[in-house]
Amino acid sequence: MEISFYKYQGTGNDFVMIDDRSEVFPDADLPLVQQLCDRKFGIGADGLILIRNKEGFDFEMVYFNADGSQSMCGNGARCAVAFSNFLGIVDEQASFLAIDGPHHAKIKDGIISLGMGEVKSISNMGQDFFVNTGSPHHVRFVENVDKYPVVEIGSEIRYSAAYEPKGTNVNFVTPLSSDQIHVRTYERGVENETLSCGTGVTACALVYGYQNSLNEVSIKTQGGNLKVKFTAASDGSFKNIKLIGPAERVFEGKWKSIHQ
Ligand SMILES: N[C@@H](CCC[C@H](N)C(=O)O)C(=O)O
Repeated sequence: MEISFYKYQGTGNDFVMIDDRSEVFPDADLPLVQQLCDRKFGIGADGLILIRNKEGFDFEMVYFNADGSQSMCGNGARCAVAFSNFLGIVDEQASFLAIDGPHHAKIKDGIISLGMGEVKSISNMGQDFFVNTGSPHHVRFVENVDKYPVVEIGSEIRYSAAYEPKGTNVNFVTPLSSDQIHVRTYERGVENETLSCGTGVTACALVYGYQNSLNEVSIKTQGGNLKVKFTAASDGSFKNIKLIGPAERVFEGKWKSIHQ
């Protein structure tokens, strides 16, 4: 089998992107997804995204983590919107379906503003927090995230009894100014730190924004800068959430295994 693909990155969170409108990609073949995402034996990526047709929407985004598991991916969705624009499926606005429901996005000057699903609440987890932004996120504030053992502590929390059986993504946050935070994330399904996590920074921005009565938070990640805007309701829920930042096409290629 020969697979045409594009490689995209959104603040360093990178994806193998496949135009699968003809639905020929074997989406039940998880070893194939794992192989394509493998950084030593494949193309290499944090995740793989299929763009498919969907009635009532411009497209459907089918997202896989590098290990083949599925969830909502904020940076991947921003890349999927940029890819759909490149393919000529959408112009400056996009409506698409993802695993967590419908989304709307706008593109301007290479910046994707992605509408996220509503968030019902922020839960306390001892001194930390839990927020579901389409994917599950544990949020911990730390003094100096630059020096924090993200992988070691992140994997402990990810596999802790509180999050069995599905686990969680884990974010570590240090405030940089009144409206800016620095976030590093351990991602479930990649089982490592990624350079950025869109649903993760959204979760952190909601917690920080709620604590400080903000409706806009800037986020520094290891792979670049993002912004999250939102409206907090009096019942503790959040609406009109937008994840805003760049998404870039890096290269394209054809993959054909030389092994049987
Ligand atoms: N990188 C993503 C999150 C991908 C899903 C996550 N690893 C999970 O399994 O929940 C993002 O940008 O949101």
